[in-house]
Amino acid sequence: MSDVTSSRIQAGEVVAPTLPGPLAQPGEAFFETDYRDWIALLKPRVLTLVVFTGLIGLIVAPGHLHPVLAFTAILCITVAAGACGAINMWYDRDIDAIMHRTRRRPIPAGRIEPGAALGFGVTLAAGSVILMGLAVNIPAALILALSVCFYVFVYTIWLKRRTPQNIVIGGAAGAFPPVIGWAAVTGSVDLVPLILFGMIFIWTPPHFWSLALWANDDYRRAGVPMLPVVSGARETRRQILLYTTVLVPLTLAPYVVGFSGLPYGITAGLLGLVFLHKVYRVMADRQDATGRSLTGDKPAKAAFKYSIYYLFALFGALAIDRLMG
Ligand code: HEM
Ligand SMILES: CC(C)=CCC/C(C)=C/CC/C(C)=C/COP(=O)(O)OP(=O)(O)O
Repeated sequence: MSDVTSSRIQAGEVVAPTLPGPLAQPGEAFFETDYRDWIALLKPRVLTLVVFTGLIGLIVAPGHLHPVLAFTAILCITVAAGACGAINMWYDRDIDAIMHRTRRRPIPAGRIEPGAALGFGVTLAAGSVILMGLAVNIPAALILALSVCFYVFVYTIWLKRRTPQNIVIGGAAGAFPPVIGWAAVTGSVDLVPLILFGMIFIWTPPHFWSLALWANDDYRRAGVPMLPVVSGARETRRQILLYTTVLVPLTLAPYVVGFSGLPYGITAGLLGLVFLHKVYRVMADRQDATGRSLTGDKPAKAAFKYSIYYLFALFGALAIDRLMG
């Protein structure tokens, strides 16, 4: 990527995209869009877990919601979270063009015009909040709007390029879905959805930093102050261990407060022990004097992958426990 692009990267600065996109070939039609590009803007793979946790919040909430309204609520969470992805890709198009992991995305690759992506994201976000408010209830719509604002303004625009605590604070956006699912059924929020929020909130740093340990060069090149870039690999490993150590007892809280039965408690404990073991292996990874992995960050890659299965399994176990109990 050209120096021109990288020298423009400053906290919160939005710049015009480099035209044509890095992957556009000479003579190739620019903005040759396909429906898959619009889907890619929604970050569909990440959405799976966001939507799953929202669905579990809805399933475990006390009360009944008509299936059509339940479907509408999940649809609104899905579309709003996807819209956040599109707005994030619009704002981050300069750094996405620099990072290997993201440079093939539709905007930096020149397949979608930035303004169109922004319009798409804003329309979907507003539409899903309005639909949630009209069809389901106002509290669920307000929390949905709050999570969109958190992801777009707090995480993407304010914190991502300013502080290594970006994902700790901004990551709260991704912790809202079970609260929204719960509120869709009950019209309110109480202790249990707050515990579920806390679980995802504390899970996010080990999830992301175990990836950032090996995606480090991308972030450094793009000037994004992720923890391994700013504080090094050793400190990042320490923070991963710290958050995971807090997370595992927290996941027992649904059992401790009497919301779930022992099967969930045991499952959460076992899943947590495996997570701690994976994180221990990240700590014990062979390193050079600077803390850089000598094994190609194999343990960190394994911990990242496990973090995703872990959250699926944890929320799945909670729902099964409630439905069987
Ligand atoms: C600010 C907080 C977070 C950051 C910075 C973050 C970042 C990332 C990154 C960079 C990836 C790599 C793959 C990709 O580019 O798609 C990823 C994967 C993933 N994340 Fe996160 N994440 C965060 C929070 C969450 C939350 C809250 C969830 C859901 C509850 C989640 C679910 C996933 C899933 C399911 C994947 C795997 C996607 C795949 O299979 O490619 N993430 N995350
Ligand atoms: C409305 C609602 C329920 C919102 C949910 C928000 C949401 C999708 C949270 C997940 C967080 C996430 C994928 C961050 C990616 O960071 P990044 O965007 O910096 O990643 P990148 O480097 O891949 O662009």
